[in-house]
Amino acid sequence: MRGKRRIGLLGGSFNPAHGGHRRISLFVRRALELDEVWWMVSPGNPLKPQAGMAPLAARVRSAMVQARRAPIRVTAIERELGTRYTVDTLGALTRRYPKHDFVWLMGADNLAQFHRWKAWRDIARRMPIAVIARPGYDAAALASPAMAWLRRFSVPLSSFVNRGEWSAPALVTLRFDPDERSATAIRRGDPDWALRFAGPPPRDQLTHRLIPSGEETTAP
Ligand SMILES: Nc1ncnc2c1ncn2[C@@H]1O[C@H](COP(=O)(O)OP(=O)(O)OP(=O)(O)O)[C@@H](O)[C@H]1O
Ligand SMILES: O=C(O)c1ccc[n+]([C@@H]2O[C@H](COP(=O)([O-])O)[C@@H](O)[C@H]2O)c1
Repeated sequence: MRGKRRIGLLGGSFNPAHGGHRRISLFVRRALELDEVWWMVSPGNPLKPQAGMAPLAARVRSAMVQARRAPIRVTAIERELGTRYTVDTLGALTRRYPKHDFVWLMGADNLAQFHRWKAWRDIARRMPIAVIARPGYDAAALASPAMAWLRRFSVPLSSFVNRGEWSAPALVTLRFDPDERSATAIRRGDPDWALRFAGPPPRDQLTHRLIPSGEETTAP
């Protein structure tokens, strides 16, 4: 019997959240038999410019709309933890939630540049990683420096799901109906999208605290 709750962590800018995030999260939840997926809305991706990044509160609100009536929790917990780098966030999260098992989720575009993240091998040692195929990025992900190291830890989906205990490093590759949607395309067609998500500060679904509605895109 499984003792711990199994949580998929999808970190992202969510600038804005879109149907692709929802679709891959529901798919991954079913495929990996997760209890929940947490969308961790980043105060500021260390590798992305601040220009063009909407305020954190608007991005969180867009995520709450996309996550409606789904086993997806939206959180900006990195703001509270004061972390920007994923390796630091995951350390703090696993300490705070010792009764949860986490798997880090990311699209193939992020695997393609994973070797540029701070202490990326330590991220892989901390929790299993599931990579979701993404149109236009799969070849780059396969050929990436991170994949050259990670591929030895590849685990077939069925044995990953059937393991009583998760261990790391472990890499699961998930392939299903490719989803073309991206926040870049949405911003191109609707540069003022964030105006529709103005309003009172939203409540963080993990910490139950209010997320300030001001500019929250501070660099690390
Ligand atoms: N259509 C998709 N297919 C697979 N993975 C996706 C898809 N959209 C987003 N993701 C993944 O979800 C996570 C958060 O994505 P993010 O918020 O950056 O959205 P995005 O559409 O990639 O944004 P942008 O176009 O601004 O880079 C990332 O790991 C990303 O790879
Ligand atoms: O820790 C790092 O060095 C690092 C570098 C780039 C991206 N990340 C994280 O990767 C996640 C996906 O970011 P994004 O902007 O591609 O949606 C998000 O949680 C970021 O904080 C983390």
